[in-house]
Amino acid sequence: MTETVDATRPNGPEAAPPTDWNRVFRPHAVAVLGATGRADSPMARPLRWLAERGFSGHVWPVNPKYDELAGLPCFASLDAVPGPVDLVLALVPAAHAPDAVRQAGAASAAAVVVFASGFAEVGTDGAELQHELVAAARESGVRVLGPNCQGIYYAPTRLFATFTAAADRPLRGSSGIAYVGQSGAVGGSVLDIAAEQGLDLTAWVSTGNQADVDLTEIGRYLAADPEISVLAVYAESVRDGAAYERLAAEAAAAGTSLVVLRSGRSGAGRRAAVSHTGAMLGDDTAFRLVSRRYGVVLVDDVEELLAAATVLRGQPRPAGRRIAAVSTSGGAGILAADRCEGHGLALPELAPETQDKLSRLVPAFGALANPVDVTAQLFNTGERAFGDVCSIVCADPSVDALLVLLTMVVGDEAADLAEDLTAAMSGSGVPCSVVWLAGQDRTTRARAILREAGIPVFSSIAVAARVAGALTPDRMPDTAPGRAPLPWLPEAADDLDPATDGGWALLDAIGVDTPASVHAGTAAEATDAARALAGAGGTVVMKAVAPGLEHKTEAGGVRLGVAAERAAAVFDELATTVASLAGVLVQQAVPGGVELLVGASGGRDGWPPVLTVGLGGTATEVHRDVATALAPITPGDAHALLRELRCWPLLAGHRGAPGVDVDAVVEAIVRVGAVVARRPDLAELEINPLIVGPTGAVAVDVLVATRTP
Ligand SMILES: CC(=O)SCCNC(=O)CCNC(=O)[C@H](O)C(C)(C)COP(=O)(O)OP(=O)(O)OC[C@H]1O[C@@H](n2cnc3c(N)ncnc32)[C@H](O)[C@@H]1OP(=O)(O)O
Repeated sequence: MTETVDATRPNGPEAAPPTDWNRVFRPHAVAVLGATGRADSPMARPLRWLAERGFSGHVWPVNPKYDELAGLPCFASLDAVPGPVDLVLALVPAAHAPDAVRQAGAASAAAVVVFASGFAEVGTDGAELQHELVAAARESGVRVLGPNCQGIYYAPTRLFATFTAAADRPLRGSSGIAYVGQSGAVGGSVLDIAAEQGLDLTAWVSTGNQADVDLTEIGRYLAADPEISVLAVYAESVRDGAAYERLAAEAAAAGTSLVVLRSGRSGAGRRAAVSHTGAMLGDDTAFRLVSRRYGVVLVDDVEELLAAATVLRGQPRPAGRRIAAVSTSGGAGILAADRCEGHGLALPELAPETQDKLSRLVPAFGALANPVDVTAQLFNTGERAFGDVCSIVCADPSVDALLVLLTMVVGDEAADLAEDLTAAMSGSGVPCSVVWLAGQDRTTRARAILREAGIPVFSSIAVAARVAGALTPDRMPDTAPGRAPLPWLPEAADDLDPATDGGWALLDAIGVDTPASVHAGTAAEATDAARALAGAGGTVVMKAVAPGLEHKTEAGGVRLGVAAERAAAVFDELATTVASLAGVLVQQAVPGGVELLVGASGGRDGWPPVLTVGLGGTATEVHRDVATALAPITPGDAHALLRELRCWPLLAGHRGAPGVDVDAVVEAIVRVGAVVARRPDLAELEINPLIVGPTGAVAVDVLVATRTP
């Protein structure tokens, strides 16, 4: 089977007719076009499962070769079926799929699932066939799921409209967890592993090439479904930022937890960026920030996806980043502490009262502070001692989450411990995960007891720590849409061509301070400008202006401390150093201060724009001390963003040194964020450096890139 492809969609989803997804997930009648008589073929499964697994609607096999299939009357064509059809499963080869879609349209079906491979994922011819498929869908008014997909199952209606081998087992589908993803193969793994862990998925959808319907559209339906409490998503690409944001927002509003495993983050956009900001940010920065805005949990593999879903389904989310470790081994506790800290979690020392209570249970040679080492000896001190220890730890006000590390506790003892821990955690208000470092075969029952209670069990400390980190809400600044009124910006900022004057005019228009500057086209003009700007005995800065010159310092195009009498000579030097010199910007020298970067990348593909602040100057990419947020941003959030920087002490003042004018920096950040949010033609706007002193912040260099909106 080939990888799925997110092909370009002709007559895109925006042109799609309104869809009643209830007709797809709760259909009254399903037609199986190309139903096969080859019972051993995987393609025989959908019809068999629809016939045998309690689906209560009509099931109509369609294939001119047969009179009867799976004990059901079989029809020669779709127009021969004896009633309205909601959903068509097309099991025919790719070349027949557009016709299947037209037939489904004629039968007034809501949607067709096209299982066949052989479309955009196989090259140009396949891409053309895929275009034809979508064109057929638009003409016929039906929606297409796939092609190159493995279909749908929806347990509440016993709709097993899939051929995935992972569904070839008894499935109750009672977990409240739904999966939607492009890849049916990854989806099959999620389904199978979940079922093995006793978490039968309630809904499962593979969207394949997403020629028409994409995972955000299905996700939104499932997120609003009261049967679903957790939506697990596997996304190979999320091309439409607005559609993803809508899914995240609707899931959050419905109280459905969203966990996303995303692959295929390419560096292409990063390579294309002209600014320092663009070069430092990954392509997925906007995706991550939107996810954070709506509390989406981001994970890195299938095991994490399921573990996160397990916690979200049965336990509260941690309120903060403070975690306690309770271990039967000192070594495992220390490993856990290291890994947790590596994922941004803190292990606070437990309160003296907590430690005092623990000391009555934990042997003297254990540890009480955090990690808590109960030692193997604990199990001699009483039947419920382990659960009591965990309850005491969870009651400590400094604990947001609990990580339990168990070593060689196996067999009946393991099952008893699992019961004890489950009882202790229920109603504790603190989420718990377990790492069990013992053979699965000797802890099978214990693991099942914990998972049943919504407590995930890991075999790896590193993975458990990563999931704990992913589940922890990010407290970095974030501005939900509508909460950030755009600051007043002069109308000039809306009308001006952003590239005018290399971006300086735009900064003036949005009210960011810039040094007095004069453009000099000749050496003589440079001397005059320097005399006017330098003041008595002072100096100016001279900067080369040339087409495509983005990083002037690296190109030898910046001269600092130029006295007026040297301005002409420096002009001539710059003319020889910099190719195609179009003139020189003579600037008033700005007194030294902290050099910051304030940048913004405008939204692409429906993603909101991203603001970046950081330590600026020429070593920006060396320091990589940056913080990001979605634009626009409020002054409060801009302030919080600055506090995230490692260089924050330089701004706030440290070791007796006075701080700088943070409010002026905040003002500049808010204004840059506002203009980028308002101007879709602004691809990048970067001030570097913004020199900030005890009073005021001045943009000393600016870079602008535009694009056609
Ligand atoms: C990562 C992932 O997993 S995503 C990938 C998901 N998809 C896949 O893996 C599918 C890959 N396979 C394909 O694409 C194949 O083309 C399939 C499975 C769709 C069809 O392949 P085959 O079964 O070999 O095609 P075949 O020509 O035999 O047609 C299938 C049945 O439909 C019937 N049929 C064909 N055309 C029509 C039609 N227009 N109307 C009704 N029945 C039809 C055939 O008679 C046949 O039935 P039979 O098996 O009883 O003879």
